[in-house]
Amino acid sequence: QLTTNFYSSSCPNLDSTIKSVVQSAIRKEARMGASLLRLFFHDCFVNGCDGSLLLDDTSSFTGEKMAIPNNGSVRGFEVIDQIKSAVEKACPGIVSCADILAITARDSVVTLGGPSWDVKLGRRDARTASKTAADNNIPQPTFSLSALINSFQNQGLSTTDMVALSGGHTIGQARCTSFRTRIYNESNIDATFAKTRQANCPSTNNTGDNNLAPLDLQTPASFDNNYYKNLVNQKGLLHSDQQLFSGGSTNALVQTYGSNPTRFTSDFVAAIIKMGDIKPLTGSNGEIRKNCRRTN
Ligand code: HEM
Ligand SMILES: [Ca+2]
Ligand SMILES: [Ca+2]
Repeated sequence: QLTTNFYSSSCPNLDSTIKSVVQSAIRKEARMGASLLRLFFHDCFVNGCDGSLLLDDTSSFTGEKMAIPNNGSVRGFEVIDQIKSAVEKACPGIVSCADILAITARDSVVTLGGPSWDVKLGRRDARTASKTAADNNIPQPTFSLSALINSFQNQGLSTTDMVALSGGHTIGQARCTSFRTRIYNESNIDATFAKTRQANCPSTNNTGDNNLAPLDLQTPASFDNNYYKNLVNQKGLLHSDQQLFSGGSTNALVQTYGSNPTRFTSDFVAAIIKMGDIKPLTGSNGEIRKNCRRTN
């Protein structure tokens, strides 16, 4: 029920308004493109693409920003605020925060050199958020291949979608705490790569937890297929990344994406469109928030 032309008469300049804010944020800091893409994923996996992630804590619920995978990790909310005010100025009360996340994710990928696609629109915003649902539905870096497959299947996404969407880790950074166990204890890791990462991520818990490393060691600011080449070379940063190429059912697809960028691109686009279709609020459900951080 979502459509690509949903705002074409009600907010004709929506695309250019959002694109210019995204581009200037990425010009200031390339990593912001990665952070913005991740926001869309972390919204859609928790009760659908409904902007729930953007809500701050209230007296009636604890927001999703406090959930384990999000706390101290997700970022970019100030950019979303900036986009929302620009959009409200042009088309007050028309465009949902959930749709802003969807367009922002596409513009981030494009700005970092990745593929483009037509974003389906017409989502409305949730009136509530759930920390528990975020804890339970966002996959964790400790997950095995079967747990990753399950987590995506719970959202109606296939194993192929899971492998293609994981290509999002071709950009951005992770904290030491997310990959410490892997670089000190796992054997399916390139030894030189492990050493390099250990240099800025001490083995002691609570020491250097927030030190950052790129998810894709060669091109962390470029949306390419290099993530899969890393996996084939046992240079996945997260345990969950390397699970995709560790002798299991997804090995062949990782190899395909690593050698065939066009296949990666087309599968990624198909999968992110599918992800954007997860349980949208439409019609008279939900609302169009005036401020993405709170309900009206
Ligand atoms: C397959 C299961 C996934 C797991 C277990 C996972 C886990 C993680 C973890 C642990 C981090 C680092 C967080 C930190 O240390 O602060 C991260 C970062 C990131 N994730 Fe994922 N992720 C998954 C799928 C995805 C998907 C589907 C996308 C988007 C299509 C995505 C996009 C990103 C991006 C762009 C970053 C870097 C963000 C930044 O630099 O601010 N991830 N992910
Ligand atoms: Ca949500
Ligand atoms: Ca890359």
